[in-house]
Amino acid sequence: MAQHDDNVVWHDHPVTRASREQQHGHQGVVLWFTGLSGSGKSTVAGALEQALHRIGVSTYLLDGDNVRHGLCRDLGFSDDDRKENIRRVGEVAKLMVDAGLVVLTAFISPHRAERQMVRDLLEPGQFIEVFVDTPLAVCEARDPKGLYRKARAGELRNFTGIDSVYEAPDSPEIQLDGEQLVTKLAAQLLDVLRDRDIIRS
Ligand SMILES: Nc1ncnc2c1ncn2[C@@H]1O[C@H](COP(=O)(O)OS(=O)(=O)O)[C@@H](OP(=O)(O)O)[C@H]1O
Ligand SMILES: Nc1ncnc2c1ncn2[C@@H]1O[C@H](COP(=O)(O)OP(=O)(O)O)[C@@H](O)[C@H]1O
Repeated sequence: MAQHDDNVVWHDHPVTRASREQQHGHQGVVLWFTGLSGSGKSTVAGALEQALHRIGVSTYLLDGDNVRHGLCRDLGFSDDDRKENIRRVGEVAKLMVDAGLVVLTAFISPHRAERQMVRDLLEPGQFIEVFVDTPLAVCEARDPKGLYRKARAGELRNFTGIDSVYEAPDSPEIQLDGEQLVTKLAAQLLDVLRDRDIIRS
C-alpha cells in the first residue's frame, strides 16, 4: 500500500477532543466486540447502544455486515482482506473517538495481531476489547444467515471457525458469556462503563 510522503503535514485544530468530550459529557472510547459469526456481537452491541442512547450518550455502532456494503465493499475474507478491513475500521473508530463518541464495533476480527494493531492506534484506556464468548456449536445451531450450513457443505470457503482461524483474546477487558440473556449482557457492559468513569453513574 502507498505510504504518505513527507510533504503531508499534520494540522492541529482549535477544537480538541477534550473540548468535544466536555460537550458530550463523557469520554470517547471504543468497545471492540470480537467473536465468531453468530456469537451475538451485533445483537449485544445494538442493545448496549440503545441503552446508552436513551441516557444521552453519543454513540456510533460500526457493524461488519454494514461496513462491508460500503467502506469495505472491495474486500473479501482472505487473511489479507480481513486485515485491511480491520485496519480501515480501526482508523474510522479512532476518528470517531477523536469526535468524542462511544464507538461500538462488531467485527469477527479473528486475528490477535489485528486487534492489537487497533489497540495500538488508540491511547491507553480508549480500547476496550469485548470478547463475546459463545461456543462454536451454539453459533452453528443459531446460524441465522445459513452461512455455517453453506460452509459445512463446502459452498462457502474460508469461513471463520470452520476452515478459517479464530484466535480468542488472551486478556480482553471484558469477556461475555454469549449464552446469557442479551439484556443481562448489555447491563453488564453498562456497569463496566460506569465503573471506569466513561459514563456518569
Ligand atoms: N468466510 C466468511 N467468514 C466469516 N464471515 C463471513 C464469511 N463470509 C461472509 N461472512 C459474513 O461476514 C460477516 C463478517 O464480517 P467481518 O467484517 O466482521 O469479518 S472480519 O472481521 O473481517 O473477519 C459475518 O457476519 P457476522 O455473522 O455478523 O459475524 C458473516 O455474515
Ligand atoms: N445472548 C443471546 N442469546 C440468544 N440468542 C442470541 C444472543 N445473542 C444473539 N443471539 C441470536 O443469535 C443470532 C446471531 O446474533 P448476531 O448478533 O447476529 O451475531 P454476530 O453479530 O456475532 O454474527 C441472532 O439470531 C441473534 O438473535
